[in-house]
Amino acid sequence: MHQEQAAEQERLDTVVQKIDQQLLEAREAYAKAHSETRAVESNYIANTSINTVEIDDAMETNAEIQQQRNIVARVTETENIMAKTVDTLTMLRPNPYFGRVDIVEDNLPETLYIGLASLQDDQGDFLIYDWRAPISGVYYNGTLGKVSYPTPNGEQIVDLKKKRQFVISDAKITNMFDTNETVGDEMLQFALGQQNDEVMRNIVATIQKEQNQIIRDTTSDLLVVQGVAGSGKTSAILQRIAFLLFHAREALNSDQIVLFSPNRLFSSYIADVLPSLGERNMRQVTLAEFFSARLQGLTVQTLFDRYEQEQQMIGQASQNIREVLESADIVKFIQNYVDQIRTDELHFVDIYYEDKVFFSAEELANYMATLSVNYSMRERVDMVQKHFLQVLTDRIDRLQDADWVLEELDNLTDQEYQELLGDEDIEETMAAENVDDVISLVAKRYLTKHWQVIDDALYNSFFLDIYEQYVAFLTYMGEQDIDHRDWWEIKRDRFARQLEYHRIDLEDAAPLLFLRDALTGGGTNQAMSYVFVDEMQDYALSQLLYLKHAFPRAKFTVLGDSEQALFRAVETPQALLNKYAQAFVAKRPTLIKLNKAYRSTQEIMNFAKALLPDGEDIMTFTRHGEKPNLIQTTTNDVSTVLTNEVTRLRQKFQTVAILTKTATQSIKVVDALRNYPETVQLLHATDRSRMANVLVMPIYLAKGLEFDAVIGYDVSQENYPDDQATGLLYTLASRAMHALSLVSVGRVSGLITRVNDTLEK
Ligand SMILES: Nc1ncnc2c1ncn2[C@@H]1O[C@H](COP(=O)(O)OP(=O)(O)OP(=O)(O)O)[C@@H](O)[C@H]1O
Repeated sequence: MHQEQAAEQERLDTVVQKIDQQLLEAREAYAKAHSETRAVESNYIANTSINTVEIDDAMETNAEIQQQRNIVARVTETENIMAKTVDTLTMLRPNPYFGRVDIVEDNLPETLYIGLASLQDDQGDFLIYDWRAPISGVYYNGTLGKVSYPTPNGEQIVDLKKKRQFVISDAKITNMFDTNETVGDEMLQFALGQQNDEVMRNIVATIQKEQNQIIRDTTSDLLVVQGVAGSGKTSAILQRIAFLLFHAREALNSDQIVLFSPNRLFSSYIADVLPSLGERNMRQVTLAEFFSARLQGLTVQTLFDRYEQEQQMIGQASQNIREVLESADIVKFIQNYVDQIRTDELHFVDIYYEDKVFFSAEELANYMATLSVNYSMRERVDMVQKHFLQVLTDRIDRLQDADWVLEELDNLTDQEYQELLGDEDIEETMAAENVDDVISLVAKRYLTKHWQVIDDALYNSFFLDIYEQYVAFLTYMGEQDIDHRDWWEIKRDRFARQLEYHRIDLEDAAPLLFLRDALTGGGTNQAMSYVFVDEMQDYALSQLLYLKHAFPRAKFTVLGDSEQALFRAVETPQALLNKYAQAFVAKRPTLIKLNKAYRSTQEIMNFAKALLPDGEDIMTFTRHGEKPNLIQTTTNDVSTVLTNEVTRLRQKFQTVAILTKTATQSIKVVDALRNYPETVQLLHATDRSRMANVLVMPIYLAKGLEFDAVIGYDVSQENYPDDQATGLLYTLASRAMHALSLVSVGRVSGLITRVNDTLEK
């Protein structure tokens, strides 16, 4: 192997030389393109400052500006391409590839090297294949022998003779292994044994077979991934996004992909993965942010707020009503409601312009009353919208020569005037017989711009008072459900009260938006191609269905772990899967289960598994560490115990996180650690990054994250009294990569004592 390593190093040196040479050329080309862009741009700026007072001058300037803009766009594109090439080569240089496969295809032997991006020599031969290329699939999927990979003409079979993995650092091979497995264990041991970074790393060198299935799926319209804690779900979807971007370069860009993530901390935790693969990040949003954006001006309760507010207990009535509002049936209930609303039951609001009523609710309602009830409610709302848009256009036409408008035009700066004239209408302006026509045109544009807000309000059907309508809907639900009428009334009153503070409960967001969209026909984004939902177990079915409705053309990848349910009771994976497949009415649904946990040591996972009713199904990657450490203490001693435990763990590990059940307990822990010498960072739901090595946060904020060592704070019977808390404890334990300690103030929770044998004696 020694000689072989020398030979491989020699080959690597040649590749690195090639990279250096291409890098030199690319940098030169980039510098040239860059200075060309600057020259064109400064020329463009000089030209746009031409006198624009006289109409004729303005027209000439417009034609030139357009031409200049095109030139700027072209040179900028060349510059961007060169910049990307420089970036890719720079990324490849220290670590050009991580894998090699020797294959025999149609009797021809071939050796391929696989890395983060493709590299070709001057003859066009591939020195490195991109890990996402079809042929690279054999590296991830096949054991030695006959394997296949997709080609435009169907599956191609090849004979896989050798599979080799490299650990390369700074262009030197530090280790290499030949393996028959998908991706050998040595490499994975090496990757998983490392200490935690603040940000997630890409896993392309060691993607496992089942993960590869998720990454390379291009056919499913609904891909549901149920994966145990630490099985690489998040990793797999990020590599999947990189894969999709590579394969649909022309048709797909990162703006057409959105990831619903659990919180902002998580967003920044994963933010480096795609850039490390040479790709731009997709959009990221939390569910509450998405809903708040759609309900302008309102704050939608987050899951965390709800959880904190309900620590005391939630009443049975509220619980039952919530179940209805969050069920798939809500879509049907809303449609039934909309189908039976009478004209006079529709709630309108005034449309204002600068503090004055522009269109009154009354005039909108009056117009509505003239429309035949043979049209559906949706059609009539549409007709109201069209009618008032026309009224607005007529008003603009009528007023374009009004004195006050001309006066306001006189007060415009040259630049504002120029902007109104625009540059796409040069011909139209030139054809104008006299200056008056040009002024009328500018006046019309001025008014249109002025009243754009009215246009937008009409366009978005803001003339409907959807909040009042939702109140009416809740009343209607009470009438349908006579036995629980008082429950619905409580809900209705709470909604109205919350609204006064511009807040709504999370459970109302999806039904409210469904109601609005049912009345207006809006709310859909046709441009989104892929929607990813991480931590699916935290979403109610009505919320997932709303996402489906909002992104009708998107393919969905929904992933999570039914057993990490912090906010609901644990459901069996199968039940969850069946529910989604049915509700999404998917044409090509695929379910993938990931049962192997990679994050934590076997000792930590043995404890975590034992907590679950069917935990024995979870397989663990064999990597050893200490058994979890349980410490029982008292209120008086807890400060010393925590300080000592953090000190002990910090001697061995980079990051130590103390995870609590609630935000209030986190504050207590920070106080208890006041004598600990290092910085202790308390994290909140609004935080975007972690700075310290010792972190304190409630478990729900640690969703999706991982730490070298975790201390579970207060695993007492009082804090974790019953089976409802299983999901919490399981999530807590599975955040730890190398070490786990549990601190109980008073009697230890029965959930833990019953799995005593998995703990350190
Ligand atoms: N194939 C792999 N190669 C190397 N590391 C991997 C691989 N798969 C997973 N890991 C590592 O395991 C850890 C867990 O992965 P990830 O966070 O993607 O799992 P998850 O299923 O989303 O976890 P959870 O549901 O618990 O949040 C990460 O550190 C990740 O880098």
